[in-house]
Amino acid sequence: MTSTLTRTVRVGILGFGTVGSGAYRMLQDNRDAILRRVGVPFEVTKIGIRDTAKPRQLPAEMFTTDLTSIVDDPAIEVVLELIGGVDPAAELVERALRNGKHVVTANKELIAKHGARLISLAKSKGLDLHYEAAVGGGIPLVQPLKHQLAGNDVLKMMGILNGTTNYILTKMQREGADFADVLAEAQAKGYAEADPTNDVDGFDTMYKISVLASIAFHKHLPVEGVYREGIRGVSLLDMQYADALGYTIKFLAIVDAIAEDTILARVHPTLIPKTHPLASVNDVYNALYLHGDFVGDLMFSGRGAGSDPTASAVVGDLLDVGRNIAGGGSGSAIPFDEEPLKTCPIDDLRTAFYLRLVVQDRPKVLGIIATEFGEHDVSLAAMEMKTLDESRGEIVFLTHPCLEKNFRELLVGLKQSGVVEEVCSSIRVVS
Ligand SMILES: NC(=O)C1=CN([C@@H]2O[C@H](COP(=O)(O)OP(=O)(O)OC[C@H]3O[C@@H](n4cnc5c(N)ncnc54)[C@H](OP(=O)(O)O)[C@@H]3O)[C@@H](O)[C@H]2O)C=CC1
Ligand SMILES: N[C@@H](CC=O)C(=O)O
Repeated sequence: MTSTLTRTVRVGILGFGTVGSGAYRMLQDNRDAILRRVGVPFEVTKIGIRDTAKPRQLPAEMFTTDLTSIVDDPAIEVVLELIGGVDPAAELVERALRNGKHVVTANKELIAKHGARLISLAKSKGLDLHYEAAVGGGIPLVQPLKHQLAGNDVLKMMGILNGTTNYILTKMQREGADFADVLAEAQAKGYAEADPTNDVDGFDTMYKISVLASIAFHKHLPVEGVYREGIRGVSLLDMQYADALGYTIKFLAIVDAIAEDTILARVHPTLIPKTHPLASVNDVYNALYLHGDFVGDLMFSGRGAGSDPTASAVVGDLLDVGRNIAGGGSGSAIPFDEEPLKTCPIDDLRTAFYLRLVVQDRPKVLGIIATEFGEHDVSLAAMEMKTLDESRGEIVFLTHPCLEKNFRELLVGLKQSGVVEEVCSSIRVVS
């Protein structure tokens, strides 16, 4: 039964961009339904921003550029941290907690880098620190991993965790769109980070997989333990070759359990078969595929970025805080230890590869290339060739699974072979 709170829970919002304004709008639009369902009246009393010249559709007295005044305000019980980045977010969140306020954040970088410490602080003070919106936008991932799936040994996680890059790759694949144009579109839609290199170069995905793997494997996965490559090297030509071979290119975060407390975590563009469930996750949608020893295969999907879906996750967390305030809840559970997980280097990975080369078009070239493959213990699964001009050809290979280290050495060998003009691209393949 819903317990009704007779007083109003006062909320301060740090940040009024895509997510902050969305959360505010949802609280206003669904105010009556929220009160009916949760029994807690929420009121946003102050909003922290940086630029007072930006037009806002709320009275000017709601806003302040002095964010410390919000986290120090004794009337505010809950702070929504929606500014992003570590500085000044970490200091503000810590100060809010030390001042006895519950915190909800959408900040994956903050949780990936300082989550263990801040969650412990919240727990020690009997406060909530929630961060569902930090990963997967509107998809509930943090709570299911923390609760419903916590009894499983997770053996594998594979996710499309960045809306901006999935939007870019989808538009390139479907429409042959130009990378820079689609990135600008994703920015206009509010999907991209304040600095979109965070999306394109994989930092955002790295933070998110750090958060998810820390919860799934019960120890902190430091971001330094995640191998990372971005999507800048993915070309339309590679997408076309991948398509002809029965694959699509997705930007994946992958974690494999290697042994007790040891994982291999990586973020990079990946060829996946068109029949794989992640292959049909398009546009701004995100998805997490997971295999647990008891639950088996599981996949979550939904909109991974944008104002409305992210607001849904932030407000969901806020309602949880409200329920805890109303019902005298126990505060944050600690979902992972500060002690780091052990991680394997990418060199130890066994994976198949897609490889595109420009080679000299003359006798014995294929033999020389085949010898290099053999010498590095890399075997071929498929090959396509095309003449480029009278002296050069393009060859695309799919390898069988091999050791990453051997494949890297093969690339060096090919470059030194005298017959390879350019190693154009190499992309890992999952089956
Ligand atoms: N956009 C999305 O789809 C999603 C974003 N997130 C996360 O949510 C958080 C917010 O993202 P988003 O809303 O997109 O970001 P925006 O850039 O749209 O908004 C950021 C807001 O924070 C304010 N701000 C930033 N730095 C400061 C500062 N130093 N002092 C005062 N105010 C500041 C900005 O002020 P001003 O308005 O004056 O510029 C702005 O209102 C990030 O952690 C992001 O990773 C999570 C899931 C999805
Ligand atoms: N920039 C991020 C926003 C959500 O986390 C993305 O594109 O996924």
